[in-house]
Amino acid sequence: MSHPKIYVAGHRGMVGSAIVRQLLAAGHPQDRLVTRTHAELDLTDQAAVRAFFQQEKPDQVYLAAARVGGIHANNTYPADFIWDNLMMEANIIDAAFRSGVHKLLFLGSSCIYPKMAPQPMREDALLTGTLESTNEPYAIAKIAGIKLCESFNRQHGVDYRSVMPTNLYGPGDNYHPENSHVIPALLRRFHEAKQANAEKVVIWGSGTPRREFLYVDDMASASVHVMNLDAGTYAKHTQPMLSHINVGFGDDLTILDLAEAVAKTVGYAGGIETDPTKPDGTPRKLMDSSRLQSLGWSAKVSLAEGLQLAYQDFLKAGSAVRG
Ligand SMILES: NC(=O)C1=CN([C@@H]2O[C@H](COP(=O)(O)OP(=O)(O)OC[C@H]3O[C@@H](n4cnc5c(N)ncnc54)[C@H](OP(=O)(O)O)[C@@H]3O)[C@@H](O)[C@H]2O)C=CC1
Ligand SMILES: C[C@H]1O[C@H](OP(=O)(O)OP(=O)(O)OC[C@H]2O[C@@H](n3cnc4c(=O)[nH]c(N)nc43)[C@H](O)[C@@H]2O)[C@@H](O)[C@@H](O)C1=O
Repeated sequence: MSHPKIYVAGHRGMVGSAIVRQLLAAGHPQDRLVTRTHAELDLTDQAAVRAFFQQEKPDQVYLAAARVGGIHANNTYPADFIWDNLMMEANIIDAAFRSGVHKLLFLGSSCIYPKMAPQPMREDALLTGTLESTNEPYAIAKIAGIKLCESFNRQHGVDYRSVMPTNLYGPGDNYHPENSHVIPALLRRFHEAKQANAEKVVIWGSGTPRREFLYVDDMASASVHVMNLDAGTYAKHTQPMLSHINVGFGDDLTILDLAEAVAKTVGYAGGIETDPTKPDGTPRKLMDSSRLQSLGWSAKVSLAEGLQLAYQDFLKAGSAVRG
């Protein structure tokens, strides 16, 4: 059987590049992969996206392109986070359907769930309460992405699936000092503190929120696993209007404990102080990933191992590190 022609949207991003690695490692031929950089194809441009899909006509799409950032970026650029992500997902899902794509995987986020959802958060907690304010625009866009997939499935009989990643980290992450997520931000900050022999490192917020972290290659393997499930199996474990699947690691820790773990990984021995003037965001967002586990997938890379791998990648990238 010939390999499907696969388009990975966002292939140079942390998750997109991990999905490409995963597909190639599984034997998918390079010439059956379609990619476009942001400069080559702005996914917020509907006409350009439609023309691309008509030209390439992929069989499958991994939708890993998005405007992505941590709590500060989400809180600072809400218009960019809602508009860019709504446009990208709407353009890709619409153009995929118009060009005959039957299978697509949309990547959402754990922040789609209510701020105070019962923990661990099950898929059916969606739309049962108010969202965390610091990333509500982004979360609304992600919820819309799930509903776009479900609506095209119901009306047109396509098979567009959604996975909800927890907080991710690993090779190819964004290390921007302000706009990044917590793990890349702290890897960089502790590294620079060690280099400067600094007495202390300040982390944002109270340090008391809890977060779950999944290594990006685990996320990529979960994405390929869900894409490759036969339609009957996928349908048996989801509902037409509750079709998304959580992808978590399975446990969480406080941001302060995370900071200690990052300091140990980097080899920084100075002090750690909190900055309560910075936002904590949601107090906890541990996901219930039992739906995915019943579909035969679970995470493999521990936080300790993942932090080592991420730090090695940061060191290897040197000045070429993103952000
Ligand atoms: N990182 C995390 O902790 C989490 C991520 N996710 C989701 O996983 C997916 C991948 O995230 P991640 O890999 O971390 O993000 P990255 O920022 O690493 O990658 C996003 C990719 O999308 C591309 N992109 C952004 N805007 C456009 C545009 N207008 N046109 C074309 N390409 C564009 C970027 O290209 P360029 O950089 O050149 O602009 C980049 O290659 C996203 O859907 C994200 O919401 C969900 C939960 C957690
Ligand atoms: C991934 C998912 O979830 C994201 O939300 P978040 O989990 O709150 O994102 P975060 O990683 O930026 O923060 C996690 C915690 O960590 C604390 N914290 C300490 N010190 C730093 C620090 O230096 N940088 C950052 N970013 N956070 C810090 C920070 O105060 C917060 O309490 C969405 O943005 C959205 O992207 C989304 O989809």
